[in-house]
Amino acid sequence: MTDPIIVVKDLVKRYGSFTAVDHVSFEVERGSIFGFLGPNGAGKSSTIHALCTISGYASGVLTIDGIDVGRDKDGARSRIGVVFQDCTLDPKMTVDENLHMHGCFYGMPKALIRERSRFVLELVDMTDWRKAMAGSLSGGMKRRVEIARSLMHMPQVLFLDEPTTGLDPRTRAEMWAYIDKLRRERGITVFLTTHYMDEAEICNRIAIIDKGKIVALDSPSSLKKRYAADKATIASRDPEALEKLLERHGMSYASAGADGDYLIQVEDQASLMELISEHRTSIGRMEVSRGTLNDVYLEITGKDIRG
Ligand SMILES: Nc1ncnc2c1ncn2[C@@H]1O[C@H](COP(=O)(O)OP(=O)(O)OP(=O)(O)O)[C@@H](O)[C@H]1O
Repeated sequence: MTDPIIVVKDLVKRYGSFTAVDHVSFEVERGSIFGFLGPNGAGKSSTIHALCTISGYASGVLTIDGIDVGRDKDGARSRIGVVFQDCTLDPKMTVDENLHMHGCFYGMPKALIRERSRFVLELVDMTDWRKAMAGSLSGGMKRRVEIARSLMHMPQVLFLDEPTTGLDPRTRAEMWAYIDKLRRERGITVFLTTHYMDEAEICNRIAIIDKGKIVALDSPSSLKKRYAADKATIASRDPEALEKLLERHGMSYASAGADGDYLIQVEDQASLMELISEHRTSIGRMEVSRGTLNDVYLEITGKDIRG
C-alpha cells in the first residue's frame, strides 16, 4: 500500500481468558472508504474501540497517521472523528452548543470554535438549524449534526459505526452524499461498519472479520470475483443435452425447480457464451444474475449480511 493512514499489526484483545480479537492485521489507504464487516460478536467494536483509544488491548501495534495509538492517545485522538450508532448529542442543548462543547473538549480557542462550527454545519447543510434544540431534530438531522461535530477538530479519519441504521432510504442516500463529499473535498479517510450491502459496495476495500480473525480483505469487485460467481438459470427443452454440455465445459450446476431449470455457476463468461451458442435452439428461457457482496459474505461467514 502506498500511503496507509491506519496500520493495525497483530492486534489482540481479550476479555478475561476469551480472545475477542485474535492477531488481526490490516492497513487502510489514506483518502479511501474502508468497510469493516462481520457478524454480531465478530470483534468489530473491540477493534474499533482499540483504534479510537476507547479501550485498551493486550498486544499489537496500531498507528493512525503515523502516531502510535498505544503511546500517544491524545495525538491519535486529534486525528480521528467518531460517530457511533447511539446518538450522543445533548438533547437539551442547541446544535451550536453541542458543537461548542466538543470544541472545548479539544481545547480549541473560542474564535476557532465559532469559525469551525459555521464551516462544518455548512458541510452537512445544517446551518439554518444551529439554534434548534438537538432533541427536536429528526434522526437524519441528528446524524448530520453528529458528523459535523466529529469534524470540528478537522480529523484525518472518520470512524462511522453503522452511520445510517434506522434512517429512511432517502435520508440514507443524503447521508452518503455528505460522506462522499467529505472524502472527495477534504480527503478524509472513512472507516465504516455497516449491515447494508449497498454501503459496503461503495467501499474501496472491505475487511470481513469473523470470530476475531480477518477472513477476507479486498476490493468489493475482487471479493465478488473470488467468492461469488455469477449465476445463470437456463430452462432447457432438452435437459439431457444441456447436462452433457455443462459437463463438457466443466461447469457446476444444479437442477432447480420442476420446470427443467438449471442453476449454473458462471466461473468464466466465455464458457457460458459457448454453451448458450451450442444449446440455443433448446433454450426456453435464460437469466444471468451477478454475484453480490451478500453472496460473498454468506460464503465466507455462513450468515446473511443483514444478520
Ligand atoms: N466487555 C466485555 N466483556 C466480555 N466479553 C466481551 C465484552 N465486550 C465484548 N465481548 C465479547 O467479545 C466478542 C467480540 O465483541 P464485539 O463487540 O467486538 O463484536 P462486534 O463484532 O462489534 O459485534 P456487534 O456487531 O454485535 O456489535 C463477543 O463475543 C462479545 O461477547
